[in-house]
Amino acid sequence: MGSVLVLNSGSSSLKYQLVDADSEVALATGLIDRVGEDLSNVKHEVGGEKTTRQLPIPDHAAALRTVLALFEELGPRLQDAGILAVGHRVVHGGTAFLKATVVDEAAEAAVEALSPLAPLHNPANLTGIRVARQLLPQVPHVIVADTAFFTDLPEEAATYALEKEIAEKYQVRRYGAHGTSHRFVSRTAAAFLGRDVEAVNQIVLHLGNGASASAVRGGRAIDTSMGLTPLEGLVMGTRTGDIDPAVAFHLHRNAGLSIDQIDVLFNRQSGVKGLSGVTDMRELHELIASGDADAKRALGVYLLRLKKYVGSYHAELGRLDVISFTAGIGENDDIVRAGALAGLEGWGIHVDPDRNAVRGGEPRVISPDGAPVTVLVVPTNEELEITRQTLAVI
Ligand SMILES: Nc1ncnc2c1ncn2[C@@H]1O[C@H](COP(=O)(O)OP(=O)(O)O)[C@@H](O)[C@H]1O
Ligand SMILES: CC(=O)OP(=O)(O)O
Ligand SMILES: [Mg+2]
Repeated sequence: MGSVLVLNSGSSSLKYQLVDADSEVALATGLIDRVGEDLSNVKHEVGGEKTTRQLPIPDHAAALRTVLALFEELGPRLQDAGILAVGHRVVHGGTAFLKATVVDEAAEAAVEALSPLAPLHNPANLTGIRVARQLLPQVPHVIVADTAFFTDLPEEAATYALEKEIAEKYQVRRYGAHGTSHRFVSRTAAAFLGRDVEAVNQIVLHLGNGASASAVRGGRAIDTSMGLTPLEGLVMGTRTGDIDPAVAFHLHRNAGLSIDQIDVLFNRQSGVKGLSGVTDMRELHELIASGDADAKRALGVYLLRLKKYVGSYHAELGRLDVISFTAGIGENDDIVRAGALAGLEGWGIHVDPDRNAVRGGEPRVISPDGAPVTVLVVPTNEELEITRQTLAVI
């Protein structure tokens, strides 16, 4: 029938997949990680052939040019794959993209208008949309927003205790992010366990460079840690996560920092990087192994925040059946998985060290048999979820 090309710009990466519409098999996949650092890994896999190179990729526009150069090379093979549509991840969809939406000029303008609410993402998402529309003008382009899964959050979870008129006028509420992943992982977890998603209460921990937690009851999100923007919640690669908002007033008044400088400080210079000097969890573990005290403290702060969210979502859900770890850190880092849940055994939450040490790309159980809460590692596949939603709308 044909295929869907999906572009997913993360804060530290650009991922793409060309997915066969019938079989859902990825015909081509690629990942450019560590965007903005000295050297990025550029990995492509096309028809089983893998290539990996290390190149300096200063920003998302450069990442996209690298992918497009490959597409030019692949030209004839891309034609064979018969691209039916291009699916675009957009992180902040605000109230404009409550479900998958075909791109037109107004949609592009809406993505741009929402950029201040996802400064590390929407500008890159928009670049992707513009460049891809030029390259593939004949097919529909579809936006799937991270925020869409959280459109129906219960009012109490979506509402900040902020003066009502101001909040309404400026649409200040919890929008969440990573929703495409939370939706995919919660459904995949239920299917993997052979259970109906309607019957399961879950916590999903999406731990990548950006990180978020969600509480999902019967397939519906009832709370999530990201807020008006993807800054709130867990400690992230470069973001503070939860912080007393008065820190901003204090720094503005006493350190003379402007609002824009504080925005950059909270979004790009804080989190694991701000505490330790490195952004990547692998490097943080290396520093800890070398005896670095700041790195050790950074991991402690990261894990405590995670545990707080697990506890509060457990309380919100009442009964907890499943906890799933996903994304770059959640899928690969057994130290973080064990550390986040350590001490919660009294609540029926256990991690089996041998199972936790197993690596691999498939969903797997890491709790012991018979444990009251099933702990899983579930590889996310935002690109497949975007493919499904794109095909549904075209
Ligand atoms: N083997 C690994 N062990 C620990 N952390 C890893 C590993 N591989 C990747 N990561 C972490 O995953 C992060 C990237 O996750 P990913 O979900 O791809 O990020 P994003 O989509 O936010 O750009 C890296 O910054 C790194 O910290
Ligand atoms: C919303 C967000 O933080 O996304 P990512 O983790 O892909 O940067
Ligand atoms: Mg991501």
